[in-house]
Amino acid sequence: MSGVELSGLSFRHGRGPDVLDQLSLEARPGEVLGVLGVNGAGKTTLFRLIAGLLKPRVGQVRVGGVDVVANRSEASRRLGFVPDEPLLYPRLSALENLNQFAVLWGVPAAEARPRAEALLRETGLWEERNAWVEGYSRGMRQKVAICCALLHRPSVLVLDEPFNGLDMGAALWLRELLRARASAGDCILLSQHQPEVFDALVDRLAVLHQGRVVELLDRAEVARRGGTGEVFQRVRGAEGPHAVRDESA
Ligand SMILES: Nc1ncnc2c1ncn2[C@@H]1O[C@H](COP(=O)(O)OP(=O)(O)OP(=O)(O)O)[C@@H](O)[C@H]1O
Repeated sequence: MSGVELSGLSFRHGRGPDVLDQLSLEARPGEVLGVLGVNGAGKTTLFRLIAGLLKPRVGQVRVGGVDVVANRSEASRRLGFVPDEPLLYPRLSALENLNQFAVLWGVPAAEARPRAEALLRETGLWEERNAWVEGYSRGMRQKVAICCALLHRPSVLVLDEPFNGLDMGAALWLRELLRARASAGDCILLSQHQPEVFDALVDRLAVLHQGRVVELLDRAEVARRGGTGEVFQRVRGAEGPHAVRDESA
């Protein structure tokens, strides 16, 4: 079983500068890997490349051992992707959205139905399951997007700020679910701006800066540096205008 392997990845939007510059990184089965970086560092771009929504200019993306560019549909079956903004059918209900995703992923209806019901109950959406999602709040749409990503039981989860908009109950549910999935051997790649989420959840932290992974830290190393917030302050310091005081100097 393999997770996510990125090698020599470069990407630019249109004629802009390289957002990712020969980036290499591996997220392993059984771990939650957090990706940290300032706004605009390239996290969403990176996650969209992994999901096959963008194509790298150079380099390779493999999900569950499958090359995403060469075999996108096979890679997609192994991947659950929560984008930065929920991508749903607005004029379908939560239940109908889940049914559509089940068809897309080839989950038989007999299996999809109880899974969808369990997910909608766990996220607190069951009562509203038959209403169009265009009438949902941001947090409710986020819950549906998470349910859609989990429905086909993928071994790799790529989650772009998945906690955004979630109420406390759903946030605690998601946190426990991600830890349990990682313990069961799944590979989880996550971005989120709140340091406490990272401190509670991630096994390793990849720091993205100027298109590359400049630090890859395990929990012990993050703790030694004073937690995720402190690690982030150092990256921000490297940006220049917000420079933080270097106490070791
Ligand atoms: N569609 C686009 N066209 C042109 N440039 C883009 C596009 N999307 C993103 N960019 C640029 O690519 C860079 C990386 O953006 P990206 O959204 O990947 O960053 P991010 O790390 O996810 O930021 P945030 O923390 O704010 O979500 C930024 O400079 C951004 O302006």
